[in-house]
Amino acid sequence: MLSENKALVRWPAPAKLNLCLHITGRRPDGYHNLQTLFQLLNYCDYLTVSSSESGQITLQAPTPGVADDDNLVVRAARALQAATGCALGATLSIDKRIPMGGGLGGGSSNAATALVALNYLWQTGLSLPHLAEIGLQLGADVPVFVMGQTAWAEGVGEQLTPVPMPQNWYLVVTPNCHVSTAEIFSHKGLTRDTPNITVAAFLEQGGQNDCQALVVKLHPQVRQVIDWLNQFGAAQMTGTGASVYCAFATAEAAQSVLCILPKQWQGFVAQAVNISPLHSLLQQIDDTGA
Ligand SMILES: C[C@](O)(CO)[C@H](O)COP(=O)(O)OP(=O)(O)OC[C@H]1O[C@@H](n2ccc(N)nc2=O)[C@H](O)[C@@H]1O
Ligand SMILES: Nc1ncnc2c1ncn2[C@@H]1O[C@H](COP(=O)(O)OP(=O)(O)OP(=O)(O)O)[C@@H](O)[C@H]1O
Repeated sequence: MLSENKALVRWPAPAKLNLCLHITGRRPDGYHNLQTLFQLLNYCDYLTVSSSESGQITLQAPTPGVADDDNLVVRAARALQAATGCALGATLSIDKRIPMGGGLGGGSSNAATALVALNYLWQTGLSLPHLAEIGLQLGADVPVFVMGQTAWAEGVGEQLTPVPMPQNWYLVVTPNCHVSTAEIFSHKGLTRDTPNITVAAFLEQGGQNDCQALVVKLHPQVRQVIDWLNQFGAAQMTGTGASVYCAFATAEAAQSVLCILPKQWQGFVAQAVNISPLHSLLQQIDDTGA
């Protein structure tokens, strides 16, 4: 099926939540060492990708606010060409559903899906760890999406240990404000000295988001979302914000809160998954021998 209709395949690029985000130090290159639990969700952007003989990388429609040459899927495709010497080109399109700049990893996930899909379509044969290494040059969040499992992460997010987590339902709410990841990480008010913990300690006690206290000071809207969601459970920010999430035991419970979400915010309900929808698709392709 896939071999006949490769151009029609919708390659999923899932969102992630950081179930904790501990900043444990600053490296000489300015990046921060962290400990985080990357929880993958079944809420996705979708890419269509087709291979071409031209060698050109073309985006069918621009992502709002992003120049095509800066688009992470274009950069991912060029990085794969450079790493493999592949002379083939590609035409890509992105069906965007994940709020941008929300700490949900949409851009990084798009890049990871482009790497995985093109590695398949171009038959460049790189392993997932090799693709993750290429992805790390594009962003600290790309490797987890390439590897495709909910995981405990250390380093800048590239040292991954898969950890199966309960398949909770999450309501994710994004206020109408933009938080710059670079601005938060370079701010003097950021807590950067949280002691390292073990995965076992996290699983027992949970953890906090070290960026949250700073972000709510700089962006009162994020505080408003947290206060509102706290009525229904323990709300926490993901990444450097601005999105905030709250766990629910059932889809119905999460959905009923989404129904009364104040109109100035956007939200979606998603289920936690331990295997990325992208990798479930790859498995399906392997199983059918397409
Ligand atoms: C905060 C997280 O979302 C947690 O999942 C990620 O670590 C951010 O990952 P990302 O968006 O892929 O970040 P990148 O595009 O690599 O970096 C954006 C900017 O954030 C800062 N940055 C990012 C990650 C990190 N571990 N330390 C940093 O100091 C750097 O100044 C960098 O210029
Ligand atoms: N395909 C893409 N999709 C979304 N953003 C992109 C894309 N390509 C480049 N970008 C740029 O990357 C920035 C970060 O996008 P993204 O949606 O990944 O943010 P984020 O969810 O806050 O990331 P993180 O969780 O890694 O902090 C955007 O503001 C945009 O300028």
